Amino acid sequence: MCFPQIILNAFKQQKQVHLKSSQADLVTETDLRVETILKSAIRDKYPVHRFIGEESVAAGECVELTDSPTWIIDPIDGTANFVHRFPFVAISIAFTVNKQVKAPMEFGIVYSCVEDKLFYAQKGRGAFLNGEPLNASGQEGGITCEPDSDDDDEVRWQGLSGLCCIPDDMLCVCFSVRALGTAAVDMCQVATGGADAYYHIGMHCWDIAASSIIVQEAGGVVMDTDGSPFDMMSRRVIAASSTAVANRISQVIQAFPCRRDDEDQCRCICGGKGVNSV
Ligand SMILES: O=P(O)(O)OC(CO)CO
Ligand SMILES: [Mg+2]
Ligand SMILES: [Mg+2]
Repeated sequence: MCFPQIILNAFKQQKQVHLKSSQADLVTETDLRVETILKSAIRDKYPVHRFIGEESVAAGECVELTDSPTWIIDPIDGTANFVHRFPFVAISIAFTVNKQVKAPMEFGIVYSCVEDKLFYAQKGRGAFLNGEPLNASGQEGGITCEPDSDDDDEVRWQGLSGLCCIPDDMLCVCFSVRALGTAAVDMCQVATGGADAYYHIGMHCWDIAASSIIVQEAGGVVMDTDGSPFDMMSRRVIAASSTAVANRISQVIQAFPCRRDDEDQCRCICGGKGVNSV
C-alpha cells in the first residue's frame, strides 16, 4: 500500500495518540509508519543520503544539516487534524544539498492527502499544483497562520486566548485570517494566490522546508520574521505574495525568543506526556 493511502485509511479510524512536548504536539502510529516507509524507500535508492525527519528527531536523532544530500520529512503535517478528522493533513518532503540553510531547497513536495492535491516545486523550474502552474498573488489581504501550534503550552494559550492571533498593527496588511492546521498547506495557499501571506514563530524545519521553495517558485517570498533572509532552522518564517507584503509583516510582527532547530541538539522527547485514544 502506498503511504498516502495509509494516511487516508487511518484517517477515519480510532487512533492511539501520544503527546510529545505539548497538548498540540501529537504523534500516532501512522506518523511513525509513514516516516519509516519513506526513509526506507529513499535509503534503498540513495544509501548515503541523510535525513531530518520529525519523528526520528522526536525519538532522539540530531537535527544536523551537512553538505550531504538531505531529505527533510514531515510524515503528517497536521497530526492534530488527523487525530480529530479535520480534513487537512499533508506529507511534506524537501530535498537540499550543500547545507543550503538560506537558499531554496532543490525541490519540495507537499501532498494534501484528503484534498488529493500535490504541490511541488523544483529550483528554477516553477511551482505546480496537480500539474498546473502556481502563481502567488502579489497582493496583501488574506493571511494564514496557526495560533495554537507551539511546543510550549503557554505560547499556545497566548495565541488562542488572544482570539485572533493577528496583532493590531497587522490589520493594515490583513483583511482575513485562515488557519488550516498544517503549516505546509497554509504556506502552499500563498503559492496558489488563495492567501497572501503566512507567518509563524515556532514551526520546525520539517513543517516549512518543502513549502518554502513552493512559495518561492510560485513568485512569492520567504523571509525570517525579523526581515533577514529565510533560514529554515530559525523556526521563524514569513511567506508572502511579494517582498513588500513580507516587509510590512516583518515590521509589525511581535517577536519572542525561539530555540533554533539545529541548536543544542539532539532533542529527544522520549516517553512523551501521555497517551489517548481518539
Ligand atoms: O502536525 P505537525 O507535523 O506537528 O505540524 C503542525 C505544527 O505544529 C502543523 O503544521
Ligand atoms: Mg508538521
Ligand atoms: Mg508532523
